Amino acid sequence: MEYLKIVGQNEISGSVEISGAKNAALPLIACTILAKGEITIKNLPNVVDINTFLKLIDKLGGTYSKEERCVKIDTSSMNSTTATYDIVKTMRASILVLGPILARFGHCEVSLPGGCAIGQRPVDLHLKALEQMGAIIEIEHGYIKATAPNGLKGAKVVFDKVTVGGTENTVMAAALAEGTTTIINAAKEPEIVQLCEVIRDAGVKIEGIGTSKIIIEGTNKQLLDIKEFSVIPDRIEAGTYMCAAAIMNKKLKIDKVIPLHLEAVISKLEEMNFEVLQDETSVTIMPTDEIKPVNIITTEYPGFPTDMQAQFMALATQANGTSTIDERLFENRFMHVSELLRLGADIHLNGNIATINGKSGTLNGTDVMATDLRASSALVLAALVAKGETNIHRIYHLDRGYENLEGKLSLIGADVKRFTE
Ligand SMILES: CC(=O)N[C@H]1[C@@H](OP(=O)(O)OP(=O)(O)OC[C@H]2O[C@@H](n3ccc(=O)[nH]c3=O)[C@H](O)[C@@H]2O)O[C@H](CO)[C@@H](O)[C@@H]1O
Ligand SMILES: C=C(OP(=O)(O)O)C(=O)O
Repeated sequence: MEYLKIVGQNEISGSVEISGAKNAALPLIACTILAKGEITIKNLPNVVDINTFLKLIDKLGGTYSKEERCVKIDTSSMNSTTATYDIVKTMRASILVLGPILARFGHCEVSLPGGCAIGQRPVDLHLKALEQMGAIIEIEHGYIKATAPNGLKGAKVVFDKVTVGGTENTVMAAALAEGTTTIINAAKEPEIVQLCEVIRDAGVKIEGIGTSKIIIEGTNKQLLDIKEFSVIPDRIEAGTYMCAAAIMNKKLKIDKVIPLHLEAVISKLEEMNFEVLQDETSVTIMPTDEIKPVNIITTEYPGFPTDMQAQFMALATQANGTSTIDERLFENRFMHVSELLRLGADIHLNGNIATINGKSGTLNGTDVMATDLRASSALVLAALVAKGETNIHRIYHLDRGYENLEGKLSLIGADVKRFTE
């Protein structure tokens, strides 16, 4: 297994370029199932989850050819409607093929995505929405078996909870359904906006993009003519490098981003006393004379993202005072706490609230274990500022969602190397 060795307290400076967003690219690849011809997707992040999703497309009978950051996908030869356990177990986002396959073929079988390190993560809301659109769904032998013998019909779908994946599955299913679907309490994440825009640009009438009420007029199984597009920048990767600058208290430019997508993160960094300079496509973090503590509540976009919570916890260990983080989305997203404690952090957990007593210079390098994607990046950040050497094990989590992490960090001056144990 591979691990990262980071020698802490190296100066960092310069700028880092952000890749395409994993969480935008995954539903966008799923939406190629709705299309009739070859689609070119540009600015594709080079991360393991994307390769896994492409493998799934291949297993379903579609074809793809991938160059460095660009993929051409053609699902016209798709001849399977089953997403099997071997792929779904490695990536929960595989559930995103359910809506499009069901809408196109009238039936679909997807292995139930299992529990994962950040919480239970049920898919009941995805299933309920599809049932409201006429699907008959049964769970058998660990598989979701969905059929819609007479095709999916437009419906009013009211989500009990805001769900990113649930909204994406419903939008894709609605695009090929017969009639109009209205989604109430839809998620508003930029990744959903891009998915809706790509489908709209293929001729589907969609209103309310980026709002909590999305109205989609389905094509009644007419496949879409999806045009070439480029994946939006990864706001979570950007936020992670912004935290790298902040934890090292150094100036760093984060380039190729959409600052509007980073507002909640920028605002929390400002509360922590950092100046954040912005232009159209970059943000620059400036050093501060005192890192102030902060109180964070994770919530849906445009609020503070749960996917940035772990990184801010690492940063809060260096603040001058006590910070709190209230995790409201996932019941078990504090696995990084025990590992940060191993590095010397002073953190107390009470239910879904973490209290972090910060003080600069308190972390010391040691061996730690990555437990999920963002927990891993929090450990990387902590290791950058810790005294001495930190070995981060199980970095396959990191590789799911960070393109060339050690390369990008090395370019800005960090001492990060990958080894095999
Ligand atoms: C690939 C991708 O884009 N992943 C992101 C997506 O995950 P994902 O789409 O899985 O997250 P959701 O927005 O669906 O989950 C939000 C909350 O709703 C609950 N829920 C969800 C669906 C459901 O059927 N029933 C239910 O109870 C979840 O357990 C969670 O508590 O949004 C999360 C919240 O911003 C991010 O952390 C993930 O990085
Ligand atoms: C939790 C994440 O991803 P996923 O939903 O694919 O597990 C993430 O990107 O932080």
